[in-house]
Amino acid sequence: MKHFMQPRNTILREATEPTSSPNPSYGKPRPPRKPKASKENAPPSDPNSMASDSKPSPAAKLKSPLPPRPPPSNPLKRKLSVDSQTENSVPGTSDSGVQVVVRMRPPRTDKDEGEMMVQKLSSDSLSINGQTFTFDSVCDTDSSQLDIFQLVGAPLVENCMAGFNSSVFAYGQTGSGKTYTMWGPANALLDENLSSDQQGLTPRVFERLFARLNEEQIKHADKQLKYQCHCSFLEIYNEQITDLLDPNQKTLQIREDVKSGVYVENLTEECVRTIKDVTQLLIKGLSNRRTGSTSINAESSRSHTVFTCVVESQYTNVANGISSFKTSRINLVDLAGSERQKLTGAAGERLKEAGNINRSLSQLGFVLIAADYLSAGNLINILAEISQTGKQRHIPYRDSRLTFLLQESLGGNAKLAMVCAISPTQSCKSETFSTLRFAQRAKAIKNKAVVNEVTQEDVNHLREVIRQLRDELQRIKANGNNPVASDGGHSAAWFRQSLNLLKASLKPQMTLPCVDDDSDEEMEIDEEAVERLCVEVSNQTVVSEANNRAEANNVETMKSHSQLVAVEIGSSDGPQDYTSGSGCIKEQGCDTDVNMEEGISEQEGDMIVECVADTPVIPCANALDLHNLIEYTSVQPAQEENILKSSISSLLNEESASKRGHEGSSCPASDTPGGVSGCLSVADECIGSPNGLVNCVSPCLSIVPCDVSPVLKSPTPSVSPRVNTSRKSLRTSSMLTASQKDLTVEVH
Ligand SMILES: Nc1ncnc2c1ncn2[C@@H]1O[C@H](COP(=O)(O)OP(=O)(O)OP(=O)(O)O)[C@@H](O)[C@H]1O
Repeated sequence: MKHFMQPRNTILREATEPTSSPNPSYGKPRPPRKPKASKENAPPSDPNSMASDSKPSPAAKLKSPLPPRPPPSNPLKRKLSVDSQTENSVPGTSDSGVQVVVRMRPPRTDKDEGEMMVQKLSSDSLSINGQTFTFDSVCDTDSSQLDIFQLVGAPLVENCMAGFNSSVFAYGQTGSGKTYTMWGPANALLDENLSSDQQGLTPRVFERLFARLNEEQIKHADKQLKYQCHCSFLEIYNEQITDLLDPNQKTLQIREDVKSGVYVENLTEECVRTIKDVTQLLIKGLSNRRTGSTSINAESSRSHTVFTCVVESQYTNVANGISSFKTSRINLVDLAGSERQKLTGAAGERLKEAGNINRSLSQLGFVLIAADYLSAGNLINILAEISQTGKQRHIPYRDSRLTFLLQESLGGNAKLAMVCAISPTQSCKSETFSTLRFAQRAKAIKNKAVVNEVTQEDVNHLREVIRQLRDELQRIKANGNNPVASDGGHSAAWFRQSLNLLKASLKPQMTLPCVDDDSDEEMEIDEEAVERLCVEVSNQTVVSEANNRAEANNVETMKSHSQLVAVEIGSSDGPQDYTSGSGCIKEQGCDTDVNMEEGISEQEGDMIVECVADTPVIPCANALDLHNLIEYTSVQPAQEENILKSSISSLLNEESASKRGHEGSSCPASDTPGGVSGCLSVADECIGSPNGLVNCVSPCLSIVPCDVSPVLKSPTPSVSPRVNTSRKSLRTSSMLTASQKDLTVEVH
C-alpha cells in the first residue's frame, strides 16, 4: 500500500461542512436532565453535548466521512471569517463534553447478589444509598458487550472516519470489569471465537472500523480513498513505560517537541489491515501485561494499558484534482484499578504498585479539575496571578506519565468517552462512590476536537496569507515603520487576525480562546506582568532560535524552516524538558527526556479523585503556551504592534535565511500524494542524498514561500514511497502522525 504523509497541522474545515461528527447523536441536543437529587450529583455547569443515545442512525452510516469541499470564492476572506466566528460555530471542530457511561458488573456470588446496593433508575441514572446520579448512560448488570459497543464504540468509529481523535478510558475499582469491557476475555480474541458475544470493545471497534473503511472505499471509488492504520500498545507500570509489543523495551521515554507533539520514543507500531491483525496484537500485548492478584481480582491489571491506532486516509476529488488528508487517533485505555490499601491489606510490591496507581489516577482526577477550571475561562487570571506573584504552579498534565501522554484526550483535541465500571455490592460502596464522583468530574471536561484534515487548497491559502503579511510589512517599512493604516494599508487588527489564522493552522489543537480581533475589550491582566512575560518569552525564543540553528545546521535544514513559524508563534523547536511542577519556561532546543519523577509527592495511595484544586492550575506553561497566552491577551496598542512587527519580521527573516539555506539543495517535487500536498514546500521537507534517496525529515507544514508552488509543479512520476509495516516511535499528539517520521521516498 502506498504510504502517504500528512502535514502535522490541521486546518479548520469549511463553513459548508457540518460542525458535528457524522454521528448525529453527538450533535443532538441533550435531553433535559433529571432534577438534581442530591449534592453528590451536581450536574455539570455546561450540559454535555454528547447525547446518551449514541447509536448511529442509518443516515449516519450512509454519510461519507470524507465529504468534498467546494472551492471558496475568496479563500483569505473565507478563512478570516471562519476564524472570527465563535468557537462553537467553527466548522470541523466540536466542543464536546466527555461521554460518561457507567457500567455495573454482575454479582460474583449469590452472597453478592443479596448485597446489591446500586439500582439503575433509567437509561441514564442510578441510585445508591438514596442518592441519584445521572450520566450519559447507565448500563446495569445485564448489559452486554454489544450494548457498550453501541454506546461508545460505534460513535468512536464514526468520529474516527470524520477525522476526529477519539479516546475511550475505562476507569474503576479493581475487579469492576474494566479489562473485560475494553478487551473482553482472552479467549474471545481467538480466531475461532471472534463472533463471541463476550468480545470486548476494542476488537468490535476495529471490526467496525475496517468494515466502514472498506465500505467508503467502494462507495467513493471515484475519490480514490486510501487509508492505513498503525497500532501500538504500551503499559505504564510504576511510572515506567513498557512496549507491550516488544516487552524488552521497558523504560521508554516520553518526548515532546513542537513538530511532533508528545510521543513515546521507540515504541513499536504495527501496520494493521484486518481484524485478525488487531486481535493478534491484542493477544500479544495483553499477555505481556503486568498482572497480579488483589483481594478482589485474582488477575488484576496492575498497570495502565494504552492501545493506540492512527488512521491516515487520503482521498482525491477527481473533479478538481484536490487531495485531502485526514488523520485520526484512537486511544483505548484500560486504567489500572483503584483500590484502598487500607481495605485490601496490600503490602510489599502490591503496596508500591497501588501507591503508583492511585497517584496517577489522582493526577487524572486533578487534570479533570484543571480542565474544568480552564473551560470556565479563568486562564488569563491564572496567568496574571503567576506573573504577579512569581509563584510556581503545578502543571498537572506532566505530573504523571499517564496524563502527560494522554493530555490531548483530556481537554484537548479529542472526543473522549469514559466507561466507569462499578461493583454494585455493599462491600464496594465507598469505591463505588469514588468512581461515581470521578465520573461526575469527567463530565465537566470540555474537549475541543478538530477534524484533522488538510488540503492542497488550505496550503495555497496559507501561502497567500503569508504573501500578504510580507507585502504589508514592506509597506510598513516603507512607511517609516508606522503600522497605522493611514495610507490604506492593513490595520494592526488585520495583522493580528492573519497571525491568528496562521497560528490556528499551525496549532489547531490549542484550546485557548481566541480574542476578538476587533474588540477593545480590556482583559483582566496586569500590563506590567504581560510585559515581563513578553521579555521572558522573547529571551527564550532568542535562545531557542540560536540553539536550534546550531543544532539544525546541515542535516535538518527543513527543521529550521518549520521552526520559523514555531518561533514566530513564540515556541521553540526541538524536544523540551519538562520537569514536574516548575510551571516555568524550560530550557529549549535540547533533546531531553520528559522527567516527571521530581516533584511528584509521595502519596501513599489512599483513594483518588478527592483532590480538590484549591490553587489555580495552568496545564501548559511552556514558551509556546505562554507566548500564545500573551498574544491572546489584550495589551496596549504599542505593545501589540511591537509584538506583531517582531513576529512578522522574524518570520520574514527566517524565510530569507531558509531560502538561502536551500539554495542548491536538490529536492524533486514528489508525486506521492502526501509529498505534494502534505507540505507547503516539498523542497523544504526533503533532503537529497547521494544514493538517490530522498528522506522526508519532519514532514511538517512549513511556511516557506516558494516562487513556484510545489503543488502546482508537474509531479515527478518516478517517486514512490516505501513503508515498513512495523516501526518505532509513536506520536500521541495530532500534530504529526507516526508514519511521517519514517517516510522514505525513493527516486528512481
Ligand atoms: N460485565 C461482566 N460480565 C461478566 N464478567 C465480568 C463482567 N465484568 C467483569 N467480569 C469478570 O470479573 C473479573 C474481573 O474483571 P476485570 O478483570 O475486567 O476487572 P478490572 O476492573 O479490569 O480489574 P483490575 O483493575 O483489577 O484489573 C473477570 O473475571 C471478568 O471476566
